[in-house]
Amino acid sequence: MSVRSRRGKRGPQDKNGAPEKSEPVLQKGHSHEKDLQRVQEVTTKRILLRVTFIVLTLGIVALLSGRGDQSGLTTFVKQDETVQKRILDVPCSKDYKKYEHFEGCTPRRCGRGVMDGLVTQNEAAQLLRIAKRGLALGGSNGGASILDLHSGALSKGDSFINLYQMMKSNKDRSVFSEDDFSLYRRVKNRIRSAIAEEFGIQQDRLHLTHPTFFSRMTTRAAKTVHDEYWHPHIDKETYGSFDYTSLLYLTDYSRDFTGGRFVFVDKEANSTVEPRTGRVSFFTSGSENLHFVEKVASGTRFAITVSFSCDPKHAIADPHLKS
Ligand SMILES: O=C(O)CCC(=O)C(=O)O
Ligand SMILES: [Fe+2]
Repeated sequence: MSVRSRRGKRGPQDKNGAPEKSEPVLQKGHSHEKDLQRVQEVTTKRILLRVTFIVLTLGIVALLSGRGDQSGLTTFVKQDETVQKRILDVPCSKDYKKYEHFEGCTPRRCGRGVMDGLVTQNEAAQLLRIAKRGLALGGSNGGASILDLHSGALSKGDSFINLYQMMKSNKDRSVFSEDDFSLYRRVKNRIRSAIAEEFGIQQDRLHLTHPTFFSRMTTRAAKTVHDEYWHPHIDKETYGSFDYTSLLYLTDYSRDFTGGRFVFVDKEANSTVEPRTGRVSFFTSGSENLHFVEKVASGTRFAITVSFSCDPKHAIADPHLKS
């Protein structure tokens, strides 16, 4: 609105018809220029006030939404870096007190680690072929499918089938070879040694446990709770037997899929591990390592969850060719 148009308009009046004080008006005895100057000053002040208010409001909104992002995420390991070993010690949660203690195995030191050199690119590529071959025989209707080489559990539709039973009734033994199983065992043993060394425990007291499985995650909408991998969870509570969790990634974040980063939920700032082919991520399974996987936004993500227990009752045998 121009100064001129404001001048031409009468402001609010008191009961005598005199203008109220707050409105800039022409006063008798003032020169025309002075009146004009005053009206300009008041108008400028008002505009400045309004601009200041708008800027402050936008600033607060930006600050609040920005804080959400920042406290939201830091990166523990990026996809495009190669780490020989990155370890972060985290104080063990008090939960361990409520579980049975297994000397030489139950975590006394807790934390997380990532190693890129433990599994070769060739080994990861062969494991990916095994995962694809097995999962091709089933597959969830929703976005998450699993294949457990130990039990034979395989996602199919809205539930699971047993791949080994299916192979038996089809008299089909060609899906996996003894080489596949021996590679799986070798890689599992290497991961177990690395965990034992990092946490200062005895590897023969660390037992492979159920469930240990290949996973395939896609952008498909969830059809059952088994498809909802993005909820924050504590492995020790979700799976019961876990004391140490490890993950072996078979595809690359940002190349094979987007979204799908692994996220540790921490007080200060959440922290991500970006999947990279052959990358092993491991951590103690208590509430010091609350975590989730982001929803996959594009592409397909493959990984293996290899889990270990200190409790011999929860030990499972290595997978082998079923006869
Ligand atoms: O695949 C991952 O990165 C994590 C999966 C996971 O949290 C789990 O299997 O419990
Ligand atoms: Fe988990």
